[in-house]
Amino acid sequence: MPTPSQTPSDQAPVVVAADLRQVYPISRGPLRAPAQLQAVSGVSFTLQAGKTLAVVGESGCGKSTLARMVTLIEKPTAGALSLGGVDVLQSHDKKALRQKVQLVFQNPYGSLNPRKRIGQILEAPLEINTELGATERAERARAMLAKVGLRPEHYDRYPHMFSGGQRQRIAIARALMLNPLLVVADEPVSALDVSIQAQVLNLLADLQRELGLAYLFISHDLGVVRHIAHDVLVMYLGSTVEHGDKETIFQKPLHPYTQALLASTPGLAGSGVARKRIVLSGELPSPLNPPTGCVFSTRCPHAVAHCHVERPPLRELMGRKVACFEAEKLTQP
Ligand SMILES: Nc1ncnc2c1ncn2[C@@H]1O[C@H](COP(=O)(O)OP(=O)(O)OP(=O)(O)O)[C@@H](O)[C@H]1O
Repeated sequence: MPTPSQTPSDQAPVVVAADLRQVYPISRGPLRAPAQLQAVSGVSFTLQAGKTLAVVGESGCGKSTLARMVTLIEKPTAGALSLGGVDVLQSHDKKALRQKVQLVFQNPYGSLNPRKRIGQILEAPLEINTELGATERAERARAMLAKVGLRPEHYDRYPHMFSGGQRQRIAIARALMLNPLLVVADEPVSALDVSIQAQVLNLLADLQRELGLAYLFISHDLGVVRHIAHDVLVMYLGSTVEHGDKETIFQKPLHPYTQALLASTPGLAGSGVARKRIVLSGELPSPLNPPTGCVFSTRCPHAVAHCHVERPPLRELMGRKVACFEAEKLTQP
């Protein structure tokens, strides 16, 4: 947690991900070698304490795979990852590292054991990972209930007695029981009513301020991202196409895919985004057979000949990183 004299940006990043890749072998029958599915093809970012990086993109672009690598559920095929200054791939104490990063899932109905009382659910991580006695575990669970806006009597209740928003509060409380540095939230509000979404997002923001948490926030909903993110990383077919400060990207998206995503999100009209509607033709290509050249070239309304041949590097332009040969031209009126 940052001390009063330390701002989060003075500290070492909580996460440093460098060129992370995940390739899945896909069986093609007994006589053929497996095909290689490139789920994540070289994603890099850093994330500071107290900050939120939102990873956005349509279904199948590799967001959840990235989340599984960062939460140590899956080992990357290649690349480097450090958490709290520790090189994850070299570390021999994976158990200690796993405590530093916690996951909050999309579905608060499925992620809580229906047969356990809330107190037991919150205390389980302490029981497994610490030497604390029963009294202290219960004290910490009750304190955490209060922190996430639930009442002391909720300690003895079962998950089915709560609404969706309350269950997500419980899931967040459980994620925080071991004082993580990083919370990876995979679509944490998309199963909730819109009116409840704002309450849970506000809770996450309050907890971040209070505890100095870093969030990796996976979402396909740019309306939600606008409320919670500091930085945004836009993924398409396993690759980063644009990455930088949220305001910079929302005010003036440079990549045609980011422009299309923002233009198709209702309610962002006031954010300065050009409201010209960009309709993307065609489907997301298969990661088993990605396009040559730019990953977005098969659906890009601005693609020129060399976009189909060469992969554009992710480069600095106008205060963010963007992977598009034509980005300068697209910024001109
Ligand atoms: N274990 C796996 N084995 C094989 N392919 C996988 C595996 N996990 C994911 N994939 C494939 O990797 C690609 C990226 O999937 P991923 O779930 O990371 O995308 P996503 O952006 O999170 O999508 P969604 O929002 O639908 O979860 C997809 O083509 C998916 O089918």
